[in-house]
Amino acid sequence: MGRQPTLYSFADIHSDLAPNLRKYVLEAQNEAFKRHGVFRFAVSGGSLPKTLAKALLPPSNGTEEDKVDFSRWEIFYADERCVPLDHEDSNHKLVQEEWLNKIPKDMAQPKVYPISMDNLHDAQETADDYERKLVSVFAARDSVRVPLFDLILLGCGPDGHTCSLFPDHALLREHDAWILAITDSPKSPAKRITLSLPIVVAAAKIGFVATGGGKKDVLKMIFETEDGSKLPCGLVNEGGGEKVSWFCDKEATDGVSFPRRSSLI
Ligand SMILES: O=C1O[C@H](COP(=O)(O)O)[C@@H](O)[C@H](O)[C@H]1O
Repeated sequence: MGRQPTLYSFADIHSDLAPNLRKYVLEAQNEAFKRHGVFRFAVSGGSLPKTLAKALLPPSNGTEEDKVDFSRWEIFYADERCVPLDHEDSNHKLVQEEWLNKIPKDMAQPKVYPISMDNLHDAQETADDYERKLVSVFAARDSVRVPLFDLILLGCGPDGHTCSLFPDHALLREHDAWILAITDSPKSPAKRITLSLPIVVAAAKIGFVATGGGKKDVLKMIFETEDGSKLPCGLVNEGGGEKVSWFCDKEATDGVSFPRRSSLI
């Protein structure tokens, strides 16, 4: 079958998954630099930022391919919770604490576009405001009709949600808006902002990071069942096809019979 995602299963996060994730992200960076000189990257919250930091904070091995050039990175959020940006539930706060604040100060820093929470109580206005931000950043450069991220890194909740797109939610059928507001999230907090599914699957590359035994049942469902293919993560697999790569550890893929790979390196 064509258009299949790639499922990687690594023995260990620190010494195996993280260096492979680094290679994947830097390949996406280098391809993006060749395409248009900048790297537009959308990041999620949850368990991902910690693993991403393990991948990207170690020093370069000195080769051209392994060079991280943050001066040309533009970082966006795949989703955010409607809380102040310094609240403990904020994805931006998490990404800052786990990763961004640890980038050595003598290195060039990336340009970060948090989802502004100035209008905290109006989730729709907050979503519209971020969409306007994306229009100004992306359309100004490319005159594109949709923002084409070079890479989006996603998490996978134990219920199969990704970004703040939840199973069976009406927002999964939204095809026009780039950025959506959800006010009835089944996972707290109820008010959240998220990329829409069409924007996620339009990205040049889409990577999932799912680790730990708590993810194995949902991974089995996503990769092996019809119902799983309708979960938000399954819909990203279906829409993104071969552009999608899953970075998992052996605990998360335990019992999954979908063909697995163990290295990009
Ligand atoms: O609520 C969220 O959960 C998902 C999945 O998180 P994980 O801890 O199970 O990896 C995350 O990707 C998303 O950004 C976050 O808002």
